[in-house]
Amino acid sequence: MSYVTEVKKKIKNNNKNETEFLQAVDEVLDSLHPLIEKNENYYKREAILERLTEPDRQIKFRVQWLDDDGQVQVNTGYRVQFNNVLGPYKGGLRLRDNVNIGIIKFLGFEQIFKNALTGLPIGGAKGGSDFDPKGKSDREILSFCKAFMSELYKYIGPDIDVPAGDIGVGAREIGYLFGQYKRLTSSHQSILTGKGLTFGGSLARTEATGYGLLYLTNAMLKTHGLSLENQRIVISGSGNVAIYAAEKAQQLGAKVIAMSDSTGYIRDDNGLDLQTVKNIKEIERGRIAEYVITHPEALYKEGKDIWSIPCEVALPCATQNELTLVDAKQLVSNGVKAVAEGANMPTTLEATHYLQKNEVLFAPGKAANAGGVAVSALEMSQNAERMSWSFEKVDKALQEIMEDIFSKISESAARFKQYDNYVFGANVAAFEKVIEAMIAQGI
Ligand SMILES: NC(=O)C1=CN([C@@H]2O[C@H](COP(=O)(O)OP(=O)(O)OC[C@H]3O[C@@H](n4cnc5c(N)ncnc54)[C@H](O)[C@@H]3O)[C@@H](O)[C@H]2O)C=CC1
Ligand SMILES: O=C(O)CCC(=O)C(=O)O
Repeated sequence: MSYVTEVKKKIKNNNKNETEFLQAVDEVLDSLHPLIEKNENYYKREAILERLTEPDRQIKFRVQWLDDDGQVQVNTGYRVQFNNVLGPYKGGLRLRDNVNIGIIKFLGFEQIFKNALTGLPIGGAKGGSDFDPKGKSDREILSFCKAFMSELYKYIGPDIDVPAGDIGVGAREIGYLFGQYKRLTSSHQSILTGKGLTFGGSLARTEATGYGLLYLTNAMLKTHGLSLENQRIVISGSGNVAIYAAEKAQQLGAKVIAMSDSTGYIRDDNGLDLQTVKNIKEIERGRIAEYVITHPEALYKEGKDIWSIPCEVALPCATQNELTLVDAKQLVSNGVKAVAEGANMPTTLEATHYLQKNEVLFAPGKAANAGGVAVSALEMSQNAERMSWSFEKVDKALQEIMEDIFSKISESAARFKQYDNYVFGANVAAFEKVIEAMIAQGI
């Protein structure tokens, strides 16, 4: 039995029912096979794969808060500090009813590789809770955030672990979490990123993941003699990543023809009005269906078949496993040229393989959506030097980082003659960096 197969078996056995974590590990280990094979005895003796797939620690805690009716509510909180060989643990917090340890572990595992690709000194972590912010009042969100931070603050610090946002955690929640940390510790430290601009946040962090996705997609298209100009783009989701991906896509001359939320999608082949989407999602916190009230020329459809809409570029920006093999087949038969992941692991393994086999350019999330965490690291730098950089300076750095990530992943793929296999390229480039640091630091 090969070392990779042996480790996969062990991980499956030790992490039963953690479906998403096992999927993320399979994707990485399967793709690293050609590299590991070359020096199998060495990797095995150093137990490299076991050390990479077992988190440094998993923290699980009770979150007790009061709802508007005076009822005590209890949720489970998590922080998985996966690997800090490159720098302090770094990664977002997710608030959603389906959050469990398997989801947080998959996100933390992906984060190690993503953060390595940014070239910045940050390790991998992720956290969150099964608390669902949907339908909660502002006071209930505050109550939950205070309770969550009252436990989490023991485990974080500017040089230890610096959380940020993810699904369900935006500027409002980061503000409430930060306020509680400050109340508990009396110290104004860089323990979270994505902060408000008045208390240490970075310009362009809000836009960073979406803009970064488009910078990388653009670089990938250019390498293949293609451009975003006049291309039809379909984007799933209408949250932070999706909205700013749409904004940059429009700035680069593309036409965003569809966006969605968890209930359905809107479509307008002449191009969507992004300001209306922003008003609905960022201000009113409403449903995407409301778009057609002011835009009757657009269509609203309930359900998840957004990928049946013909387009040249598909950007899944909502959640994990939202683009399945059926969707991939539809996209290919409609002539899609590129798929770039704004979300974490939105494409199933089968769908990824199908797209790659059919010569669709495919950029994996750990490379394509790294812009958010990269600008978070720049926020940490600004906090450390007690400075605020201009929007232009941060945006320029973001663009350079994303173009550099694309060069790294294509060069790594080419080195193993796996030309244009950006999944392989991303895994190898990140793996080599993390392993070198891990070995250098001993056991
Ligand atoms: N916010 C960030 O900086 C980063 C986020 N990501 C990833 O991007 C994805 C989206 O995150 P955010 O935009 O921050 O979250 P968000 O909470 O701002 O937005 C999530 C959006 O997805 C929609 N959604 C959820 N389930 C859906 C489904 N099954 N079908 C269609 N739409 C659905 C929601 O309605 C919402 O519009 C997640 O996978 C997250 O892990 C990745 C890198 C950085
Ligand atoms: O900005 C950060 O630290 C985390 C972003 C994140 O959670 C992600 O890249 O998935």
